Amino acid sequence: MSINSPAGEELSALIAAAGVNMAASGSIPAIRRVAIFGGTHGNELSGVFLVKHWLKHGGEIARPGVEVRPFITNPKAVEKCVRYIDTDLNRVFDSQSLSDDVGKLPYEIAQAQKINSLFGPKGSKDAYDVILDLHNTTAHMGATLILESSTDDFNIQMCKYIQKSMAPLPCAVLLIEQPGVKYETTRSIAKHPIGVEVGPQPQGVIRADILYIMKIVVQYALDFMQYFNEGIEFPPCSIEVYRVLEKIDYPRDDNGDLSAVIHPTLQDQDWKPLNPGDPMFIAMDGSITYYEGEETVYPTFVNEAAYYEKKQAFVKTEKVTLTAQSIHCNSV
Ligand SMILES: CC(=O)N[C@@H](CC(=O)O)C(=O)O
Ligand SMILES: [Zn+2]
Repeated sequence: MSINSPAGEELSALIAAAGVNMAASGSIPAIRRVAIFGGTHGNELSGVFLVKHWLKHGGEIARPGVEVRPFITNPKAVEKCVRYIDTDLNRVFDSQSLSDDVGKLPYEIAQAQKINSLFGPKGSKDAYDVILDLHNTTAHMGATLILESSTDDFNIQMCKYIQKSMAPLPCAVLLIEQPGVKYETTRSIAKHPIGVEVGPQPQGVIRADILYIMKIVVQYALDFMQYFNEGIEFPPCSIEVYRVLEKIDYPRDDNGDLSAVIHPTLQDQDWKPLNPGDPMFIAMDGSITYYEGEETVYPTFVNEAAYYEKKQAFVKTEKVTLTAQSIHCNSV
């Protein structure tokens, strides 16, 4: 060891010699390629508007040493201002759809394959480092970050940073890892996929307040990546997340038509406790469907317009804590 060696290096050599597992602190490659997706659903207009804006004003999202690429993922749906043309783009990034080559493919399957070749391939070392996929919801969720994995320290640290930066504005984190509820998203082709969901905003509408929240979430995310690339060490942290348990459908009649609607005491109460015995739905004759579970749960995506066809009135979540070890960039 040279006499000029910094104290830190000596210390780590000593710790390593003592057999302490230095790998407990995550050394992660620099973030070099980031995509910002808008228009995955063509009628969720904040992301469409922001991405179109950034395609013209790239300076606002430029970061040193990083390629930040804004991209409209479902241009035909954007043009028609609909969620999708043939099928929901945000459900078809499974290996089967991504490799399907028989006959004429539905528009979104062909589009998924194109996106996968530009920003993936999913699961490969060539995939983009981070994809931020911008969505709006008609539910009263405020700013929400959507995680697909409970063990991605980089993403957990990024969520922590965004939450701290947003305060006092709330920023919830939704974990959609649960088998059976998880779906194969557009962003899932990235090494670190993150959904940005902001509401309430009607489909086909842009609200300035919602637009502003989405814009600052993206900017804080980019700040985080820049600080990380500059070599800042993010200490171990924990975040509270809402983990999806199951989806709940509306009461329906024999034809499959709705026979009750979200109860007024549940409407707009995303992230608030739903306790055993609380009302969930109300029918035209005034009869109420109560929550009969045994545990308090935290509903979200309450009365999301796009989920009527998916037979989902809301999702039940539970609060859990995720932890991340300290992370730093290994290539500064
Ligand atoms: C309202 C909406 O589109 N939500 C998104 C959530 C997500 O991106 O995970 C979706 O269902 O694909
Ligand atoms: Zn969406």
